[in-house]
Amino acid sequence: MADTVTPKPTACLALADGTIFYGNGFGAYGETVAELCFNTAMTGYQEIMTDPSYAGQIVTFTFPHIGNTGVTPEDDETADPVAAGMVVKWDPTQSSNWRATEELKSWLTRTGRIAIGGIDTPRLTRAIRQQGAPHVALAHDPDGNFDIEALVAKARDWSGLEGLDLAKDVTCAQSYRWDEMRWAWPEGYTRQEAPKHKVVAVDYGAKRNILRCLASAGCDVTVLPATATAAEVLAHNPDGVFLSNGPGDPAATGEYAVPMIKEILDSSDLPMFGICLGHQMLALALGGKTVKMNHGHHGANHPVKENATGKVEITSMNHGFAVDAQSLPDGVEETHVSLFDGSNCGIRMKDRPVYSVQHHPEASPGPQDSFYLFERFAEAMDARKSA
Ligand SMILES: NC(=O)CC[C@H](N)C(=O)O
Repeated sequence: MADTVTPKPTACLALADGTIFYGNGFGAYGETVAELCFNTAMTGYQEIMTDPSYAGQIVTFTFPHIGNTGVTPEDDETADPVAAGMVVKWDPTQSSNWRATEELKSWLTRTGRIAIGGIDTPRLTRAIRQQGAPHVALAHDPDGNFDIEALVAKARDWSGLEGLDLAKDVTCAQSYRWDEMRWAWPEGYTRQEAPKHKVVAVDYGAKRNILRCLASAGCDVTVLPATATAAEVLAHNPDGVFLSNGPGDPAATGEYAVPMIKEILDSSDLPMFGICLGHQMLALALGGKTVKMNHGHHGANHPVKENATGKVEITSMNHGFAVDAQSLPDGVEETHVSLFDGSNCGIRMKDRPVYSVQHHPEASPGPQDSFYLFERFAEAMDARKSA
């Protein structure tokens, strides 16, 4: 039998502890350094890669069928992929999806993102769970030439996400209006007709589907950059303020975001709703603290219990920091907890319609159990207007 020639690996994942994974590169050539996480969702690799919250991270997909639905601009959570790279078990297959307009590999190449296939993702996921989210360097070279020592050193020398403010890097350059609602068969995306509530959404890395959910809940949405001042927010005379998801360390936004939130809380009685990074920054503004998790929660099947009702919702999660529930001051209560590890998933002020959640009620990808939180925001604005 002819000798089987094993093709030379064209990609390499180097962990800061010196562990090396070789695989088949795809997407852009080059190298990148980031924190490595894993996401267990079985769908939505495009929504995940384009979620601005993943800036500074490389995503390991535990589900092996990646690429099978191609990509379509309809599923972008922002203009292009923001995650630094992708790690998968099987090389992407030819897509089979009537909505696809491009193959995954060509999309990653065109948008400058590096990916590695043929990886033992169960082993890598166990390492992330046991040792914590590692700093890694990922390289893709057509000839398979790698300076392993240099890659390990780059991973080792990277300063990491703690203390890193990435929200200002992914926010919008200027304000804009949003009126597109959630996707529905057969008309797809449609525009809202008669919105009832004027909402200012502060963009710390907002996912488009969050804006669609606000629009579907009857909000007339104006999006402002992350560095907007309280005066700029209030100048829109909103009925409510929304704090978006986003990348990086919530405590690192202390220069602008947390003081702005505090000022709005101190100078108005407006309903306020935050998601993920917005949740963490609201907790900080109320006097709580945030902590870095061992490997975070990234997936689409996370059970969360709402304490007031005892109801369990299956949720989409993407976070590596969390609110320390023990640090919440009087007047602020924990509303939701993770049934995986008891970590905080929601808070509210006891005397005002100000609340936030750690999970992602907009799904994209994942379940839509938590859409009620957008409706609750609209009801709070209704109640304030009729009071
Ligand atoms: N999705 C998000 O908003 C993430 C929030 C924050 N960057 C974290 O990792 O916890």
